[in-house]
Amino acid sequence: MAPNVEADAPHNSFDTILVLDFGSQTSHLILRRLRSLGVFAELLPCTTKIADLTWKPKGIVFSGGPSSVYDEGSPHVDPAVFDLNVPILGICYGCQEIAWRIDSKNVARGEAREYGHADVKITKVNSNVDRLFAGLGDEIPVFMSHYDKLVSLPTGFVVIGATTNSEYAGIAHQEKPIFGVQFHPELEHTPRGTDILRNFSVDICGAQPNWKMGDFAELEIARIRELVGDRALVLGAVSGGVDSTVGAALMREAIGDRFKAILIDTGCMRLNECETVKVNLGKHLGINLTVVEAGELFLSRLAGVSDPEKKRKIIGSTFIDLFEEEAIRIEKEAENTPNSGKVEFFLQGTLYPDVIESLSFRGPSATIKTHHNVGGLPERMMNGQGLRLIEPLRLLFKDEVRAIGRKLGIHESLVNRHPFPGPGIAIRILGDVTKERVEIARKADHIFISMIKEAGLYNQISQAFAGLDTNRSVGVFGDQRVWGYIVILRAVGTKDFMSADVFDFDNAFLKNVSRTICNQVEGVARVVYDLTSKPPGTIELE
Ligand SMILES: Nc1ncnc2c1ncn2[C@@H]1O[C@H](COP(=O)(O)OP(=O)(O)OP(=O)(O)O)[C@@H](O)[C@H]1O
Ligand SMILES: O=c1[nH]c(=O)c2[nH+]cn([C@@H]3O[C@H](COP(=O)(O)O)[C@@H](O)[C@H]3O)c2[nH]1
Ligand SMILES: NC(=O)CC[C@H](N)C(=O)O
Ligand SMILES: [Mg+2]
Repeated sequence: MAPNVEADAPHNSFDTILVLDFGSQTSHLILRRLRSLGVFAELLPCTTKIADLTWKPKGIVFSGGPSSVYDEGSPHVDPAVFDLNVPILGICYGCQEIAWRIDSKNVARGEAREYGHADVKITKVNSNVDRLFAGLGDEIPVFMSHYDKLVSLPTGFVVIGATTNSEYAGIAHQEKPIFGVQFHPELEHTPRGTDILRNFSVDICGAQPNWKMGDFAELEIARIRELVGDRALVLGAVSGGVDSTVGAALMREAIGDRFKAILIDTGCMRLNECETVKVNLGKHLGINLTVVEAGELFLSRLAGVSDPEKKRKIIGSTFIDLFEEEAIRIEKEAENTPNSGKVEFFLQGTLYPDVIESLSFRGPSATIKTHHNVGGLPERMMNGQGLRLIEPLRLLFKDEVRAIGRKLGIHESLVNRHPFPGPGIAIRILGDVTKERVEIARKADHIFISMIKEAGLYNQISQAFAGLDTNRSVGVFGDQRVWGYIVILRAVGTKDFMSADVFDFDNAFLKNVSRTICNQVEGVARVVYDLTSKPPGTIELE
């Protein structure tokens, strides 16, 4: 369990909206929109027992979800939420849940699926119920994603919006502040959606929109100080990626040199990665990063392994072995110094999407790939050595982490870096990993990324890299036959890395990259650009 000093939790300092999650793909967007308005929001599973809440939300949103309210076994809220006497907004499934609770006959399967654009005609009632759509005019474009619908108006409610397919696209209780919308205000394709969420959270719930990133960093630093106390040492796995860098900056600010940052050189890092990260963390953050040279170890354990899941497992467990050794080394080194103490905590860069994954109400989902995740790491370490996790970013999204990074004065070049997976180049080589292959992929990657930067495209792309297909292809170089590997270029745009679009380069640019790689990287006979979006592809090659 992540430590949580409840007394300092943000919901005690900021008015907070509780989002009860019914498993929609877009539940987290409700939080993002609210937070972008300055209203703090937290997400809990829809099955949360209200009696277990240690804090009182200013209002509650029921999210959408894939189930049908009338099906046996589908999720339902604890009826006690209605006794909290705070405003409630139901979205899609959430709206159907409100109607179904009043009478199960209120919801049924519609005649037509309704996915995509619809126009909601707003009905003015001239009472409090108009507050949800206040300022939006007579009609708004919205995004729908449903099959089930309200087939009758729940007792006590009035209609505040309708579409051709959904007569009850917006409903409101006549006396109590309970609202429901069939469409999704959290989606970009509902352009006035944020206004609706502001009307709900600020005007109807009365939440103060005073949540600020800066405050979060300060509160978090104070929380870490209190938690760690004045003796314990903290071990941190720091990759130089955004998450661990921001986490490290917070730790450093909180406890100074008692924070021990470790970077493992897996032998599968980007070109000059370890050196650059060490210099940057020292220069910009005053962090003395220890680089553990382990390339040989990783490569020897990976020898002959081409199965992607096996590669990930080997890499994950090698990380564990090395961190265990480091914890022991650090304690030994600190003996007889003013910083002597036990390594009691382990810093991890967990973000809110990871937390949501494990909290939210979802059916079992298929394992697409086992992210090497240092999350699995402390289990054994904790049992063996009593290490506890510290996850300062566990309530934040990536763009919020970047904002905090900027706030903490972390250099733009660190804050805006494309993510790089823990297993590194090893999962960008299709086939077994050898030193020679890593070298080739690394050089090609460096050329690609450098050219992207020179062309001013780096910040328009969410993630780019060059990987290697170890099948070989024939080429003709200066009248000589070559039989070389195939470099796969990949570049995608995405907000949350859950889905992604292929980046549209100019053809001339790609041809130039291809020519440069073929000319400069020995062993490559061909360069291709991957045109697969996610889904069906994943961002990494394995
Ligand atoms: N080579 C490494 N050495 C030490 N820790 C690592 C290494 N690679 C990954 N980690 C740890 O694994 C965590 C998860 O990696 P992940 O790539 O998701 O995050 P990140 O590297 O901090 O940020 P980014 O997503 O921008 O790459 C990191 O936060 C870091 O704690
Ligand atoms: O730290 C990590 N350990 C991993 O094992 C791992 N696998 C994928 N990724 C990163 O996650 C994002 C989504 O990647 P996929 O579409 O390939 O699943 C992309 O940003 C990937 O780089 C990883 N990060
Ligand atoms: N997006 C949703 O919440 C869908 C709710 C419900 N499953 C429907 O099809 O209407
Ligand atoms: Mg990384």
